[in-house]
Amino acid sequence: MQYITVKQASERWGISDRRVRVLCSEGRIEGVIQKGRSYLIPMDTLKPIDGRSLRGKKIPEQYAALFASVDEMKAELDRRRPLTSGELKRLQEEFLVEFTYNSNAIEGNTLTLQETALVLEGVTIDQKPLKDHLEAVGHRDAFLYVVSLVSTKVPISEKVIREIHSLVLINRPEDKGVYRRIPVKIMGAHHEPPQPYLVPVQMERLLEELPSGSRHRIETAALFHLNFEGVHPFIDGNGRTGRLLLNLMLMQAGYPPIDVKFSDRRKYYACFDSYYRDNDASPMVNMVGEYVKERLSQYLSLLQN
Ligand SMILES: Nc1ncnc2c1ncn2[C@@H]1O[C@H](COP(=O)(O)OP(=O)(O)OP(=O)(O)O)[C@@H](O)[C@H]1O
Repeated sequence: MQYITVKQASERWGISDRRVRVLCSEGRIEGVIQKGRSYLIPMDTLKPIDGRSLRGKKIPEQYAALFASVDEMKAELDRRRPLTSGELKRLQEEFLVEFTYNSNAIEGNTLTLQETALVLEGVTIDQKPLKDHLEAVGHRDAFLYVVSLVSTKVPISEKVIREIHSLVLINRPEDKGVYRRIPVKIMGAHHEPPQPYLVPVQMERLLEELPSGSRHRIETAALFHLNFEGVHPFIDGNGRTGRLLLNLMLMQAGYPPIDVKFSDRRKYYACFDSYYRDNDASPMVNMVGEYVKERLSQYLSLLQN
């Protein structure tokens, strides 16, 4: 087993030396070796999830109001008449076009919302790269695959993650479904993803740590998204695959999928910086929770009568 020092862990996780030492002394990091006053930490350890917000309040209290209102809306929706299969299909198609447009636009795809809708109907857009067309189709197929995983109750696993990625990166036969073999940087990000040889073990740990315990499922999904993007397991397509996995987890918990808007991308990136620089997951948890609320209220307004 290879080990890193407290200083190396603090740099890797973006938290203070002092905080790493406290986590070690509280037994919050598995496999730590204590040598006198210093600690050695297993190299493949993921950043421990912090139970505090920046203001020192317990996270469950901090999110209580948000989660209570999300769950109240969901219960109200469950009491209303079920949507017909035609209504559901229509809503899913609309969502799919918007989600594909926004998720791909965040990653530099140049298709507009209307062009995305046309491409998904099989139309070719003059002057737009073939790559942009393939990305739209790949993202659609990946989302439909995610929907099928939910209906057949297939749990999330590394195999499922690689399969989703294979559909997202349909136009990159050599890279699809394969963990990266070179280091990567995230443009403009504070956080540096781990070296490639650490990716398999970190992915394994990420999934082992997935069972949420007493955590609300929305918080679990948001934390998974932060950590998945932190590992950045693939050479490309991490953003799109990560947002599909976020939706897989939300839908598995009975919530509607969400669509991180292209226009919200700066706020979305800032959520990662809060987590990796300030050790504060709350902006991402709140963002995901607010998006879920927005979708639930859309459904509720459709079922007014
Ligand atoms: N500061 C950050 N720390 C960690 N992850 C981040 C940070 N900022 C953004 N991200 C995540 O990384 C994604 C973009 O990373 P990158 O540009 O490497 O994408 P990619 O692997 O090429 O994936 P895609 O092709 O889907 O964008 C964002 O969409 C977001 O999910």
